[in-house]
Amino acid sequence: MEETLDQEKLVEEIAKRVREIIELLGENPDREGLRETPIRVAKALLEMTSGIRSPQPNIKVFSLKENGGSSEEDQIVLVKNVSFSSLCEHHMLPFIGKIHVAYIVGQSRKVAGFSKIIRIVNYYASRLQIQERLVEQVADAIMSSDIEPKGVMVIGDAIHMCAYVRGVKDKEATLTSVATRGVFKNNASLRNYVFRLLETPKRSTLL
Ligand SMILES: Nc1nc2c(ncn2[C@@H]2O[C@H](COP(=O)(O)OP(=O)(O)OP(=O)(O)O)[C@@H](O)[C@H]2O)c(=O)[nH]1
Ligand SMILES: [Zn+2]
Repeated sequence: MEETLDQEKLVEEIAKRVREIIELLGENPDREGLRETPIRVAKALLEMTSGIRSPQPNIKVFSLKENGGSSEEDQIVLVKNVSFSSLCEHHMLPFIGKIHVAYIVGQSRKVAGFSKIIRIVNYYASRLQIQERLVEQVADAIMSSDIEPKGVMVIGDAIHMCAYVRGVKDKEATLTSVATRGVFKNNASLRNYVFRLLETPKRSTLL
């Protein structure tokens, strides 16, 4: 209950400032179309930055050792095409794209629940961010999780609205960022293998 009240107060305080911004822009915040806008903007900002105010989601793991699945061979797990949207910390405008997460199963033979990787991406995206830090934070979260992987590689591809709708207004440029941890660091052929896997069929062709 207390949390709900705090959230309501937060929405109210932010909305008050948004109303001032609307006025400073030369608009009338009391006209019908804008009357509810400060509240909507406040809620949207809180939603898009929820990761700042919440704990990191738990990465639930499963063991491959059960039912004879204890082969010592390393397995690569690649979670592909995780859509994300974040807010660039320079302009507070969205950057949106895909993140791909690869990891090598470690000695303890544990893998993450598929959805948990998606939750981790969304968690670190839901804040004021830069893309390079986002992929690093996702890589660190996986590397230090109960998966205990031998290595992690996180690739981000995104369009930045701050360069798309303002400033340079480039509609084609994208930013790719790659973070590597563990065995990926000094193994170019492993990294290249992941890049080749990224060319395998898209989800739309799997259904
Ligand atoms: N590397 C990186 N740069 C980003 C990201 N998001 C925004 N930027 C850049 O951050 C920079 C901020 O530069 P400033 O010169 O301080 O801001 P600005 O005057 O608004 O810059 P322009 O966008 O060039 O008009 C810009 O070059 C943006 O394109 C990101 O995730 N990663
Ligand atoms: Zn920006």
